[in-house]
Amino acid sequence: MPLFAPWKSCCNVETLRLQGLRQCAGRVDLPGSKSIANRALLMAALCQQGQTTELRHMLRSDDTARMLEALAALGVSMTEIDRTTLRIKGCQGHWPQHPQSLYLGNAGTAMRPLTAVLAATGPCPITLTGDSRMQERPIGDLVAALLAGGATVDYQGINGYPPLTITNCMQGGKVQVNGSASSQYISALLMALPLLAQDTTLELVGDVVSWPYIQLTLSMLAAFGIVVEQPQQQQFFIRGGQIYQSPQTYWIEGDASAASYWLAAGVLGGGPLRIDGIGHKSIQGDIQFVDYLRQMGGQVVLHDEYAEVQGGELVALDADLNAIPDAAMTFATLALFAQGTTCIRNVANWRIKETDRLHAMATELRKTGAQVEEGADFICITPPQQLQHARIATYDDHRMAMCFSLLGFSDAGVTIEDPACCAKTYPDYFQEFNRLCR
Ligand SMILES: O=C(O)C1=C[C@@H](OP(=O)(O)O)[C@@H](O)[C@H](O)C1
Ligand SMILES: C=C(OP(=O)(O)O)C(=O)O
Repeated sequence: MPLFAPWKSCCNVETLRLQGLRQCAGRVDLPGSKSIANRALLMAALCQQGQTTELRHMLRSDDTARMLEALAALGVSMTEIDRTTLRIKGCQGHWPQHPQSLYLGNAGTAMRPLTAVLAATGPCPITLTGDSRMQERPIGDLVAALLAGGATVDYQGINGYPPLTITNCMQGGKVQVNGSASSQYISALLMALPLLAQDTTLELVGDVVSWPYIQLTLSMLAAFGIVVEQPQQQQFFIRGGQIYQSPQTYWIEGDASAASYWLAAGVLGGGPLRIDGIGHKSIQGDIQFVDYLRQMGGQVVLHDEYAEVQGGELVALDADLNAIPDAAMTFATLALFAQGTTCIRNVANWRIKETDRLHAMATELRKTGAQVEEGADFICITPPQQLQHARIATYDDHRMAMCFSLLGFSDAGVTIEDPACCAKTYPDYFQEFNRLCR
């Protein structure tokens, strides 16, 4: 079926050596945002029966493929107009097919929202599972909220982790959710609760992480006609019986987390590099990367829908980057080119993402000769006098591969293992890198 035809993997090589790059200039068109794409796919599928949504600038990557496959298994009608334009027919949660299980790889933006939405709509029973890493990524706080709302959910392996089976739907009422491990649990509930017959008061407990992703969810829900009230900072009121309304066409803006690699490469390579797809108007929190990059000395001009980057002499950054956990990783490798010690703070949940990112980052950065302190929720990096060539393990983590590409701007260079893992969110990353940076 052409919809799920495999794309060319980013590079059919086991390792990639990058060294002595001096320039990164030209123009790059960002792929669609992973976070927006997977939300848009699900929301379009939930739209009123018979309504069609045309999603434009769709990201084609592993994570969106997992969402597309799940929706196809549920019987959602989808037409590929071209590689980045899809038409999705709404079925209002009355899924035409009843698969026994869904495989969601390592896509948090598929696993968490689908768990909540299917616990609201059925069909039951249904089992949601993922790859081996997904089975180590906690989902217990979300499931606890679903149970409190009246659902029946059973773990098939370890308590608190996928795979899980939903056997009875939730009703709503008063629900608490702990948001200190992942904001995706809250986003998932916000997408699911309007589908219930009953109204729900959703109370957030714990120190909620990654707030801008919740705002992103609220902004997209509004675009799809869903009303969410927020009487207090940590409380939402969601009226039941709402029906998603198609905006007819929905443009998926460029991926702001992916933009961080180009913004950083543009600074290291002196630019001028124009990055199309994000700007002032972005609804993604990771656009804040630009502010921190400027604090480090990077020269960036943000326009409405694109960014332009030149060089800059970099100084260290010390910041709480809880709001931008994905783009924050880029500062860990950029730190190797900055004067002083860079500290990235309040990122404990790096440990439960594609890999334990605090440990992986610390381990790989040390290979360059950097002095690295790994704390429970922070990492501090002091670059060495002279960077050493490093062979970097990437832990099946797309961001590890993309972050370490920046080491190509050092004389010592870098060898990146399994660069193809970038296909989780950016299959073309290294082709584009090769085109722009020399
Ligand atoms: O809602 C989202 O789209 C995301 C939220 C963040 O996760 P956490 O809330 O778990 O930090 C982020 O790291 C992830 O890549 C995407
Ligand atoms: C944490 C990430 O992914 P996920 O959506 O699977 O949580 C990420 O893309 O950095």
